[in-house]
Amino acid sequence: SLNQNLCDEFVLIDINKERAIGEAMDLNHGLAFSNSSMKIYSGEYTHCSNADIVVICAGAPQKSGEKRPELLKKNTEVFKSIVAPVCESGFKGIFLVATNPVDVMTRVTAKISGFPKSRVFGTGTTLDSARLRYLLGDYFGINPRSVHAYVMGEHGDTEFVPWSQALLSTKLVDDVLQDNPNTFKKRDIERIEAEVRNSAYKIIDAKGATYYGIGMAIVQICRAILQNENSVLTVSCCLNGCYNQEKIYAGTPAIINQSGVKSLIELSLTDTEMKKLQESCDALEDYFKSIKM
Ligand SMILES: NC(=O)C1=CN([C@@H]2O[C@H](COP(=O)(O)OP(=O)(O)OC[C@H]3O[C@@H](n4cnc5c(N)ncnc54)[C@H](O)[C@@H]3O)[C@@H](O)[C@H]2O)C=CC1
Ligand SMILES: CC(=O)C(=O)O
Repeated sequence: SLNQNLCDEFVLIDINKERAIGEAMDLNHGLAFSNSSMKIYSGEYTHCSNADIVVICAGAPQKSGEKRPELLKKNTEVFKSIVAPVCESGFKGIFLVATNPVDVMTRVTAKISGFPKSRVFGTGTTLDSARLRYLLGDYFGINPRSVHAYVMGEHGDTEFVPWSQALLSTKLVDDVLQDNPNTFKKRDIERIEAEVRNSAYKIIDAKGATYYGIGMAIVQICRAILQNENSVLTVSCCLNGCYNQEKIYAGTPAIINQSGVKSLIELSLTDTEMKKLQESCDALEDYFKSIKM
């Protein structure tokens, strides 16, 4: 955020006030090296009153080997203590959720806040789609920015890649495989999909937590909002009738601008991909039903 001069005011709020003060100090010390004149400080929920965006990334992180849904009960309690005071501050902006399990925590935020669906969404599979584009770019020798491919569904174990929609430039990945059978193999593509799904586990095993990818994903989403970009990102938002789903929040390509989720781009999924999405949505519904609110 600081390096990319994203906003003019950045308030850090944490139950651990010392940590928020320390983080704000540390960030401020980088200002002289940036092209930013951001005001950065630690604060209270009352500071959210005129904010454009509240990013919630507070709560328990995964431990090595832990699955995201195992955080659900703890983080629902954390969210009860955050979303209500933010709303009481008079906040009328957009909630962006990163805390895991992100799809369910986003639905929890929508429920507690009562905000319109367009103004509550999560990072969803934005990070997974970036991981996919990086790995496909590396495999095919193409800049990730020219790889157009998404991860959809839960940000977690039931996520999937709709390969029928994956493109290198404007050529389908499936056609690239078919045209170059000696160079590129379907089994490598399947390995890449599994690698994306398991990336967080690997990074957490190696260094305890993931920081940079998610940080850049959040900045990208916030920029799409603040600069009214109409960018398409696979955020977690209410599917709202798309793909025969009503109340589920899951990663799906959506157009993001200053109003939040402007609309969803409903892809023409194959029957197999629709089945995978259904399975992911069923798992998310079960997680949501398992919590007491
Ligand atoms: N959606 C995604 O792609 C990603 C999600 N995450 C998730 O983000 C969350 C945070 O992860 P980390 O930053 O690594 O954890 P962390 O432990 O470094 O930071 C969490 C912070 O939340 C604060 N906190 C806890 N309870 C609170 C409360 N009731 N009110 C206010 N603040 C509270 C803690 O004091 C701590 O400073 C986890 O749920 C993690 O799984 C992390 C990386 C990627
Ligand atoms: C921690 C997490 O959810 C991720 O890096 O994907």
